[in-house]
Order: sequence, then C-alpha cells, then structure tokens
Amino acid sequence: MIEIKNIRKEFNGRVVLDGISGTFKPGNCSLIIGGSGTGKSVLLKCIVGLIKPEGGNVLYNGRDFWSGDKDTKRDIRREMGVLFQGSALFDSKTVLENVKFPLDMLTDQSEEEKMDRAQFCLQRVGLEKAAQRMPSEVSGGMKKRVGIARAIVMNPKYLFCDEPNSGLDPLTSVKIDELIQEITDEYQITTMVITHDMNSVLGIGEDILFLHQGHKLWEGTKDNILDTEVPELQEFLYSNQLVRRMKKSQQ
Ligand SMILES: Nc1ncnc2c1ncn2[C@@H]1O[C@H](COP(=O)(O)OP(=O)(O)OP(=O)(O)O)[C@@H](O)[C@H]1O
Repeated sequence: MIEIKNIRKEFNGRVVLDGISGTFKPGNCSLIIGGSGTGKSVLLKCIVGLIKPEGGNVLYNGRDFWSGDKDTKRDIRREMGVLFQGSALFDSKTVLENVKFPLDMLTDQSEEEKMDRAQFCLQRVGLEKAAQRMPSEVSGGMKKRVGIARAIVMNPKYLFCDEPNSGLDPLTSVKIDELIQEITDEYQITTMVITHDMNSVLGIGEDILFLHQGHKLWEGTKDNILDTEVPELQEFLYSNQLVRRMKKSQQ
C-alpha cells in the first residue's frame, strides 16, 4: 500500500501541489487524472522519489520514503517498477536486453537466471517472439509492452505508469490498459497510472484521483465519476464527445 499525506511542492515560489493526500491499495489500479499542467507528473515524481516535496509524506507499507535513510530509500526503489512516458527503451539494445537491463544493474543473478526471468516477462506481455528485435523494429504498442515487461522484471510491489496510452490507437490503448490491470491483479501490485485518456478512466478506473491546479478536487471510481458535481471535473470529462453522449444516454 502507498499512502501520500499532504504533499506540497513549489517551484520558485509557485505552488504546483497543494496538500495532496490519498491511499493506493495492492491489487488496484489507481488513476491520477487532470488537464495539462495540473501537477500529475510532479506528483508521480514526488512519489517515486525523483522530486523532493517541500512538505508531506510518502509511505510505502508504512515506510516514509523522504525521511528514510539511504538504505530505506534503496530498498523501496528496488520494489518499484516504472513504465516511462514514451517507453524509454535503449535503442541499441534488443527487446530482450532492454527487459533484462534492471536485472543486470541491480542483481547478482547468473546470466541464465536473468535470461529466464526476462524471457518469462516477455512471454507474460505476449512478446516472446520479438525478443531479438530492436526497439526500432517494433510498433508503438509493442514498445509499451516491452516497457511493461521491463517494469515488472524485478517483481515490483509498486508499479507506476506515466501516460501508458500516449500515441496509441484506441484498440491498442485498451489492450495496454487490460494488460496493466491483469498484471496488477495477478501479482497484487499497487499500481498508479497517470492518464488523460477517457477510455482508461471509464475502463480501468477502480480508484481515480482528479487534480486541478495542484489541488485534489475529487476522488472516486469509474462507476460514480459521471455523476460528479465538481464543475472542473465536469468540464474535464465533457470536453470528450463520447463521454457527453454516454451521459446523455444515461439521462
Ligand atoms: N522542474 C520544474 N521546474 C519548474 N516548474 C515545473 C517543473 N516541473 C513541472 N513544473 C510546473 O509544474 C506544473 C505541473 O506540471 P506537471 O508536469 O506535473 O503537469 P501535468 O499535469 O503532468 O501535465 P501534462 O498532462 O501536460 O503532462 C506546471 O505548471 C509545470 O510548468
């Protein structure tokens, strides 16, 4: 479980996160949604330990990341998997080598063990046949799958996905969402996903946190989001034609 309490971040005196709190549970896919520039990426960076907030706590199963010592931070980092925006694969490494990379860097496993684990993860995302291809030789959706395989290769307790659907067609997006949800459930990972994809919101939004100008304005699930009375969230949702139509057909 991840708990964030009162996260506050400012840049040069400008507050970009103002007292954000929330609880994220194992086996759940929690979405952070909101318009551009509302603080989603900064919040994620504060949670994964890339940006230090000015105030607040980030607790991983009760361990406070920011006030923890070097060993605590290292231990927590080892339990994280991250799917970066744009997948962030190494162009000069094969798909398999990309997936194996965290094991090469962070473990002293034998080559055979690392290969077995990397191949297992590639198989889990349905890419075993692409193991020897280069990233430039696979599609955008496949790159995301490689990114997911790499993110889970260390068997993480916590999985962070920054806009996993960006640049994908709607069908591939849904498949990526389903894969993230399946893996979350199968390994009981605490997963957080940043998105502004409405299909994801309505498809996998078991827990949704809506940010607006650095504030958390709403929290709920895909089942009650369309009933929101928060004007900023309504505006965000109903800028999407499909959602407008869904709401109309409900009435
Ligand atoms: N390193 C930084 N220095 C100064 N300001 C920053 C920095 N990083 C982010 N910001 C500012 O913080 C605010 C929130 O940015 P953030 O990247 O979290 O938005 P976002 O919600 O993820 O947007 P998008 O959906 O467009 O990616 C923005 O106004 C941004 O300009």
